[in-house]
Amino acid sequence: MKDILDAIQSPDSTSADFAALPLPESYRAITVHKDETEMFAGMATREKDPRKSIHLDEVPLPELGPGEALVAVMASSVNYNSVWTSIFEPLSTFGFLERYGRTSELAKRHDLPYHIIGSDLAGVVLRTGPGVNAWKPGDEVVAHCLSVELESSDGHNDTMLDPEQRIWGFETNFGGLAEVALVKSNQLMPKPDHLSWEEAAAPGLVNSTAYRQLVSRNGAAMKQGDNVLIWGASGGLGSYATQFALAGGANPICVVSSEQKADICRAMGADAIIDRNAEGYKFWKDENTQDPKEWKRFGKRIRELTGGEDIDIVFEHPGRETFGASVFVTRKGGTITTCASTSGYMHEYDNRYLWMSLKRIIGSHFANYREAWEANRLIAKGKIHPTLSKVYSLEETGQAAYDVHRNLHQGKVGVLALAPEEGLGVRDHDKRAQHIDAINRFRNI
Ligand SMILES: C/C=C/C(=O)SCCNC(=O)CCNC(=O)[C@H](O)C(C)(C)COP(=O)(O)OP(=O)(O)OC[C@H]1O[C@@H](n2cnc3c(N)ncnc32)[C@H](O)[C@@H]1OP(=O)(O)O
Ligand SMILES: NC(=O)C1=CN([C@@H]2O[C@H](COP(=O)(O)OP(=O)(O)OC[C@H]3O[C@@H](n4cnc5c(N)ncnc54)[C@H](OP(=O)(O)O)[C@@H]3O)[C@@H](O)[C@H]2O)C=CC1
Repeated sequence: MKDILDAIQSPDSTSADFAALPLPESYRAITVHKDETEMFAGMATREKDPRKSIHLDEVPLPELGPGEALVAVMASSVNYNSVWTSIFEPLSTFGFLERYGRTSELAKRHDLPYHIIGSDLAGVVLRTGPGVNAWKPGDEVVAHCLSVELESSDGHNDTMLDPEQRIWGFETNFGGLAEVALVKSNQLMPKPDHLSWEEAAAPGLVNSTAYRQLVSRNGAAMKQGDNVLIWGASGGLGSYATQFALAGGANPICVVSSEQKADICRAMGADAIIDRNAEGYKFWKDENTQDPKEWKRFGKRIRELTGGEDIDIVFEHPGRETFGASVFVTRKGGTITTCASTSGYMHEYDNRYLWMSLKRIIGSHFANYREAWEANRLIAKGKIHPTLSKVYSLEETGQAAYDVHRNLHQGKVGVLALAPEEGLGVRDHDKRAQHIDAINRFRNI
C-alpha cells in the first residue's frame, strides 16, 4: 500500500508505473458484520449507534471482473445510506448482497459475511478489467454510485430504470470507505482538478441526486424564477439543491433548524430562510394526527418570504414529518419531488390538495450516468462547490456516521482513506484560487 501511495504522490508517475505496481492481497475497509444485524433489535432509531456496528477490518482484495476497475481510494465521504446500513434500517443490507450474489457467478463475490460500505470516492485507478478502454491505471477519478448491469432493454433510455440497478457500497459490496474499492468502469468520472481528494469525494452521491431530483427533466425540471422549497437546505442533499436553485436563477426557500445553518444558507446566497426550530412548526399533533393549521402557518410564512407566491417545487426528503405540509404549500400545478423518507416512509397527506390543484409527486432516486456526469462537470467547472465541513480518518468513520445520524453535522462529512492528510491532490491551483471562499464555506463550522 505504501508503494501505491508513493506513486500517487509522485508527480513523475506514469500509467505504466501504476500498471506495474503489485496489488495488495488485502486492505483496510469499513464494514458492518452479518452476525451483528440484530444488535439494535428493539431500540428506537435514534438510539442505534453506528459507532457500535461500524468496524475497520483487513479484508482480501476482490477479484477484478470484466468492465470493472480497482481504485486506490484517497478519500471518501459519509452518506446517509451508510447510516441506514449501520443501523440495519429499514432492512439489513445483507439481503441486497445475497440477492445480488444469486444473479451471476461473478456477482457471488458480493455475498460475504461483511459489507464494505461507502458510496463516494476520489482516488486513482490501479487496474482495469477486460473490456475497459476509457480508463487506465494512474487516472485520477471520482466514482458515482450507480451500478447497473444493462442487460435488459428497460435501462437503455434511463439507466436508473435498469431492473438490476443498485447503489454501489449500499446494495453492492466493496464500497468507497476503504483503501481500495471495486467499481464498474462506467462509474468513473474525472476528478475535478482544483479540489483536494477529500473535497472531490464529497459531492458525488448527493450532488448527482440533487441534480436529477431538481434540475433534470427526469426530476422537477426547475426553471428560472421557480420558488423552490428546500428542506435541510444546509445538509448533504440540500446544500447542493440550494446551489442549483441559485445558479439556475430560481428562488430557494431554505428550511433549516438553527441560526448557524441559516447563516450558511445566507453565505451561499439565499435570503429566504425558515428556521423550523425557532418557528416551532408541529405538523403532527400526535403520532397519528396532522395539524393542517400548522401547514397553513408554514404556507403563510412562505408567502411572506416570496411576496405572496406559493411553491413551484418542493425538494422533499424528510418524509413522514413534512410531507403533508409539502403537498399543501405547493402551488397549483406545482411539483413535489421526493428521494427519501428520513423521518418515516409511511407518508400521509390530504389528497384533495393534490388532485384539485393538479399537483404532481415525482419519485427520484440517485441519477443516471449522464446526470451524474453533468453534475460532476459543474463541480469541475467551479459552478457548484463541495460543501465539505469536517474530515475524519478511516478509523473514526463510526463517529462520522454518528454525527450524520444525530444531525450534528453541516453539509458533507469527509473521510480520509489513503490520503495521509487533508489538502493533497490539487492540480489546478489557479482555478482553486478563483473559488477558494466557496470551497471553504462549510469548513470547520
Ligand atoms: C443514492 C442513495 C440513496 C439513498 O440513500 S436511499 C435511502 C436508503 N434506502 C432505503 O431506505 C431503501 C431500502 N430498500 C427497501 O426498503 C426495499 O428494498 C424496498 C422497499 C425498496 C423493496 O423491498 P424488497 O423486499 O426488496 O422488494 P419487494 O418488491 O417489496 O419484494 C419482493 C417480492 O415482491 C414481489 N413483487 C414486487 N412487485 C410486485 C407486484 N407489483 N405484484 C406482486 N408481487 C410483487 C417480487 O416478485 C418479490 O417476490 P419474491 O419475494 O417471491 O421473489
Ligand atoms: N434516493 C436517493 O438517491 C438519495 C436519498 N438520500 C436520502 O435522503 C435523506 C437525506 O440525506 P442527506 O441530505 O445526505 O442527509 P443530511 O442529514 O446531511 O441532511 C438532511 C437534512 O434534512 C433535515 N431534516 C432531517 N430530519 C428532518 C425532519 N424530520 N424534518 C425536517 N427536516 C429534517 C436536517 O436539516 P435541518 O436540521 O437543518 O432542518 C438535515 O440536516 C436520507 O434519508 C438519505 O438516505 C440521500 C441521497 C440520495
